[in-house]
Amino acid sequence: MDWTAVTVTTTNEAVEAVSNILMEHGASGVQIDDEKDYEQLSQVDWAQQGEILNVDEIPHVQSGAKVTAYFPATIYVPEIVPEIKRQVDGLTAFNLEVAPAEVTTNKVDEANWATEWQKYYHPVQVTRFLTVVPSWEDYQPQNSDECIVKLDPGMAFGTGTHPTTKLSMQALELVVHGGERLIDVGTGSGVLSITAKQLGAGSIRAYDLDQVAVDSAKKNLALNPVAADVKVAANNLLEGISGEADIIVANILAEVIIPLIPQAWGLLPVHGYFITSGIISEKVDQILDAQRKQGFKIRQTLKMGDWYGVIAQKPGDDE
Ligand SMILES: C[S@@+](CC[C@H](N)C(=O)[O-])C[C@H]1O[C@@H](n2cnc3c(N)ncnc32)[C@H](O)[C@@H]1O
Repeated sequence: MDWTAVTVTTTNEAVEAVSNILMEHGASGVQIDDEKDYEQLSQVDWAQQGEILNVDEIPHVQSGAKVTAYFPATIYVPEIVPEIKRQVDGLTAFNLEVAPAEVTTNKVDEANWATEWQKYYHPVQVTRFLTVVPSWEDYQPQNSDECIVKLDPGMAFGTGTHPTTKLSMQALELVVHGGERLIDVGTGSGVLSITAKQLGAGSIRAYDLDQVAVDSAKKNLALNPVAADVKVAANNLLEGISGEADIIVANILAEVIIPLIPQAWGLLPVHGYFITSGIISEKVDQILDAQRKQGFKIRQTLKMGDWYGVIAQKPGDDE
């Protein structure tokens, strides 16, 4: 999968707000190069430490800070860049100095993305019970109830840092009680399948349109012995898939959820759950309407920033 890096050159004080804007547009990670990180440099003899570094040659030391976000190919970056720029400029209304507020984009080749990302990706506690841990980190659970989802996200979406993944994990925590047959549509890194297994789900089938994601999911499932029996394959949504599932989870863009709704309905038994995430606020009503029209009952909507997750259920005859 191709990645695009979007870099906002701004001031130190605006770093957090700019990071939020980028994450709310679907970035799967944010890298911050802040002038303040380099303040101590002049006091250290870096040549002696085996490093040759000229502080004056680090561009963002003069410019304040650069916030870089990585967007997967599923997000059409040229469309969101003007909106990012508008929102960054709008931060001045909150008395934040943002200038120069330049927004630039760059294609990232796969190898560089993977190594760059490792520097910035650390354990993410998503809920009290679920923590996503990079495969290269030595992390000890903080209590006996904490489940670990080990991931080497590689090129696939699903690091546990994105609101849409977090919402899906929270929704799974609400509906998985043990033994359910589950389908994970758009599995990406496999994060939701591993989560569901940690929560006690039974058999799981995971699908993704992108072969890179399928390969990445397989690697991650192998890192988590609890998920060793999850079946992963390349597939377009649920086309050609048969066999009931008690829970179907899909963290995919709203446009892609629409054709999935009748497919999910067809595979769920009465009382089966359909969890959808990846829904930006402007699209949530459209998704809720389409699900209701299909016959689903909306049991819960979850929200994080501008993103929504929906827990829908196929009702019994008595409803
Ligand atoms: C937002 S990512 C979600 C990844 C992971 N499940 C998570 O929650 O973090 C969406 C995934 O859906 C996949 N996808 C997009 N369109 C698809 C389709 N029509 N059929 C199957 N997978 C699709 C993408 O390749 C991507 O891996």
